[in-house]
Amino acid sequence: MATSIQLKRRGLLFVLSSPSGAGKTTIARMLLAQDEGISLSVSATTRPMREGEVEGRDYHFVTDAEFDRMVESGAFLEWAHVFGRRYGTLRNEVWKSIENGCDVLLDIDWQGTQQLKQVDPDIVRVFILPPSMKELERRLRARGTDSDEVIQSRMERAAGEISHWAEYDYVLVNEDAETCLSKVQAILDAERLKATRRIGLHDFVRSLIG
Ligand SMILES: Nc1nc2c(ncn2[C@@H]2O[C@H](COP(=O)(O)OP(=O)(O)O)[C@@H](O)[C@H]2O)c(=O)[nH]1
Ligand SMILES: Nc1ncnc2c1ncn2[C@@H]1O[C@H](COP(=O)(O)OP(=O)(O)O)[C@@H](O)[C@H]1O
Repeated sequence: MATSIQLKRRGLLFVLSSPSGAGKTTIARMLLAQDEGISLSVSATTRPMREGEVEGRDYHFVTDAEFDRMVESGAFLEWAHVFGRRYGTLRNEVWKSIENGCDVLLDIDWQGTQQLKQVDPDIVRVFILPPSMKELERRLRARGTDSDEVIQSRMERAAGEISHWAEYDYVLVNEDAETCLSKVQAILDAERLKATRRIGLHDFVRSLIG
């Protein structure tokens, strides 16, 4: 009885950001595979699908006109221009998870993180850094999904992205993916235990000490 009271809590919004290529998608997938209590908020984007990506799993791939309509109808919790394309967090994706009692993982950039912080000040923000800029470029090339031109533009944008590191609650260096993942999991586990998120804790304590 007491345990079920202590386990109840509000679902939390868990944001992962990084410069492109630092490994946030890799870490996010590993986290989703090992932690049943969190699900991914699948964003909508106007960027073309990459090889290996799946509609509805990685993104909802939409046209510019569709994106315009979604903006007008208030479908987005936040949206931003990134690399000349538009990306947005769908309100329904987030509420669907929260209603199911699940935490929500958001793979969004610093612009989206700033907007989301205005909507829900309780979000948890994690920034992932690469071990070096040389390794960042190596990873972008090794991924093999982007042309030289796109890689160049991602590298040019990386310093700008990284300059927002201090707006995050936690900053990790993704040197070894498993090590980085275990730190991300530790942050998530600790945030879940925060007293302010534990609905029913008040009543439980009152039942203990009156
Ligand atoms: N603001 C915002 N940024 C997003 C959203 N979805 C993805 N992004 C960001 O857009 C950037 C580009 O994503 P993507 O094209 O998948 O390339 P990646 O950086 O190599 O994973 C990344 O920084 C993502 O975090 C979203 O819904 N909102
Ligand atoms: N810790 C790591 N060490 C080496 N390579 C990594 C590491 N994390 C990710 N990668 C690789 O780097 C590339 C970019 O990772 P990805 O997760 O797509 O980055 P992002 O989502 O931040 O753009 C991928 O090929 C991925 O397999």
